[in-house]
Amino acid sequence: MTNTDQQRTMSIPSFAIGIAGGTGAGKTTVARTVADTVGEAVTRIPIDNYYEDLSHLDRAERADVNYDHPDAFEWDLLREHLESLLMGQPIEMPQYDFERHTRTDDSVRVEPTDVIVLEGILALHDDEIRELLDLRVYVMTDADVRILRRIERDVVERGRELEGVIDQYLETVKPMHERFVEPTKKDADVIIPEGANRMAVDLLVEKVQAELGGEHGDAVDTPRERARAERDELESTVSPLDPTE
Ligand SMILES: Nc1ncnc2c1ncn2[C@@H]1O[C@H](COP(=O)(O)OP(=O)(O)O)[C@@H](O)[C@H]1O
Ligand SMILES: Nc1ccn([C@@H]2O[C@H](COP(=O)(O)O)[C@@H](O)[C@H]2O)c(=O)n1
Repeated sequence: MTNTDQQRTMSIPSFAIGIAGGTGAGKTTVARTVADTVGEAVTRIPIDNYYEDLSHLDRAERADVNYDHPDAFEWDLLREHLESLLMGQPIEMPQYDFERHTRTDDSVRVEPTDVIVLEGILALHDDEIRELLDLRVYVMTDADVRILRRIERDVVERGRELEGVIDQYLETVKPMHERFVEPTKKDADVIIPEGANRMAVDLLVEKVQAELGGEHGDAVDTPRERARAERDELESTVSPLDPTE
């Protein structure tokens, strides 16, 4: 199928899902399972690929960066890419190397699809990005489970020393989680406990399949449009609570 064909037949804007949660919560596993189960209509965008390019710093300086603060990410580029994909345009997605703490020289061309899954610790942090999402998910897993998972992953897959992983966790990962990641839970439509829990993933898959089953292109009453209309209506009728009450 050519890109033009794809743009003509896919639904525009695509259905966008954001999956946030702490490190090791199971975000990637949930997103991957949904994508693998549903198939090629789903594209996964890990926000780790949008860490700022720090190739101008040397390795020791890069290792010292706080990667859990929102300032570590290139939000403008992520917004621009997400908007492009949702509007049926392909992007050149940067690639990230966790061992070297920097972007690689390569990028990957990503074609637009009906469903886009944005996944990362701060997937629900940015106001503008949150507005682009049709479904906001927060994966909630206890901190002790998450740090154990992270130690295993960072040492085995990311070439890190145990002591460094523990120091980083205590100095930046944990405080930034409490300050920036955990508060986004309140913005989620759905909270998934423990990561890739079977029932929750099945429900997500069902939801995505329902979206795909709706009319494409110029449809006027897909489940997504109904959900959006209901949310807009609710937001316009609910007045903010009076803080003095
Ligand atoms: N429900 C679960 N039960 C057991 N292990 C899980 C579960 N969900 C995820 N994991 C495991 O936890 C680890 C971290 O998951 P991952 O999806 O990489 O987390 P994140 O993307 O949030 O950092 C992986 O080894 C994954 O297989
Ligand atoms: N060079 C880097 C960049 C990021 N990290 C850590 O990755 C975590 C986010 O990825 P998850 O898959 O765990 O959600 C984040 O907590 C950063 O601390 C890093 O260690 N090094």
